[in-house]
Amino acid sequence: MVIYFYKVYEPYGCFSNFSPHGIFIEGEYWQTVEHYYQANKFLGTKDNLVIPLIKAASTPEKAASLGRDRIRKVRSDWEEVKCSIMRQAVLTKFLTHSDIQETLLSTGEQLIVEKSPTDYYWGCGLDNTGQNNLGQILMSVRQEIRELKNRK
Ligand SMILES: Nc1nc(O)c(N)c(N[C@@H]2O[C@H](COP(=O)(O)O)[C@@H](O)[C@H]2O)n1
Repeated sequence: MVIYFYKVYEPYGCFSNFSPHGIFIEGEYWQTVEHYYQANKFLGTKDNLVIPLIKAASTPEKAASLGRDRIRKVRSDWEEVKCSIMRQAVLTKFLTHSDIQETLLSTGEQLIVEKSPTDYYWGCGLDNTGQNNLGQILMSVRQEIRELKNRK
């Protein structure tokens, strides 16, 4: 069976980066993975004044909208680093919140797919041909947490 997720209010909504699960990374608190991910686009750039605005955004949708506004220029290495930044945030989220960690582990070996109709990089896109990088990260985080728990 394949596990599809997308919106927070749908089944497996806790797999979405928009789910309300805060994370601490390097001593800083972020309301959602999406807030953290979007803010990272502007680290070290002349547009870094948007970072506190993204951090304080009242919803992940507002954080995403600020981060996606092409009026600002993202960091030059963004394409190279975005996957590892996302993975670190997703791993932290599932290590922090035991209830959703259980949900992730309960999916066993099933394929996890972000069923975004528009995103062919993080999701599978409208026609299922997308790269599903967020699903890949969730499955690799699932494996890492399993290994961590087996070591204890
Ligand atoms: N829940 C939800 N709503 C949307 O409108 C989305 N596009 C997504 N997908 C997430 O968007 C992030 C990628 O943002 P960029 O396009 O790189 O700015 C990533 O977190 C996807 O999982 N989710």
